[in-house]
Amino acid sequence: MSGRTTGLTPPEDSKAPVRHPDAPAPGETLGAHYDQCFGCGHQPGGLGLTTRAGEGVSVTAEFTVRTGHQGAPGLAHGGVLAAALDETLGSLNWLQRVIAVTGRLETDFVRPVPVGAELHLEARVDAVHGRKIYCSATGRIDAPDGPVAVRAQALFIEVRVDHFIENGRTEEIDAALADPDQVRVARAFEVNP
Ligand SMILES: CCCCCCCCCCCC(=O)SCCNC(=O)CCNC(=O)[C@H](O)C(C)(C)COP(=O)(O)OP(=O)(O)OC[C@H]1O[C@@H](n2cnc3c(N)ncnc32)[C@H](O)[C@@H]1OP(=O)(O)O
Repeated sequence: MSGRTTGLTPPEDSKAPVRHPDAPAPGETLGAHYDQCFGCGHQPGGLGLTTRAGEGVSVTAEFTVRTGHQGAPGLAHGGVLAAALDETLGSLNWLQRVIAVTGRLETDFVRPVPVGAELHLEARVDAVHGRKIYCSATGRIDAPDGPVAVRAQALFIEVRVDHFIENGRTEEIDAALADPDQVRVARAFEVNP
């Protein structure tokens, strides 16, 4: 162990999250932040998650569990469900115009999710403490008020855009930066426009 705290409870002197004035309006679809993203991109094996801005610093998202998402026969793989939660939580950063990556993701698997089910996700930022963004998410089966299947609490850590440029593979970084659609470039790295 590194000795760092693994607590997901925001410190007492945390601040409330701030929605960026230019954040998409509630109900607006966020679209894919990066076409090659496993969560929200347009890849045959991906989740194809569709995310919409909610009120405050919150989002909703849906994805349909397909045959390629199975763990046990006929049931979604837990890692796929965790990825859906991670992606939904990650999209909260666009509403704050902050660049952040998942530091910790804790997931409760409450009930199995069958193939063919539509998972309805809801995520919000609960508090911010310096670079640390505390957030939580819930996934329900087949309807926004359906039975809870998964819950997550997460800690995202704010980073500089250099995090991706220094750590990502040059091929994909260069291609993303060369995109003439500057909003898409900004979103690929969740950069302040
Ligand atoms: C690819 C995306 C594309 C584009 C962006 C959008 C993509 C959305 C996709 C979904 C999101 C993802 O999957 S993102 C991909 C998955 N995640 C990653 O690849 C991140 C890999 N990890 C790292 O790069 C690093 O560990 C960081 C950046 C998270 C932290 O490193 P650092 O910048 O050096 O900061 P460090 O000093 O260690 O930590 C800062 C503070 O946070 C705390 N802290 C750090 N990690 C933890 C932790 N696990 N649990 C508790 N606390 C922690 C420290 O104690 C410290 O608290 P204190 O001392 O200040 O109190």
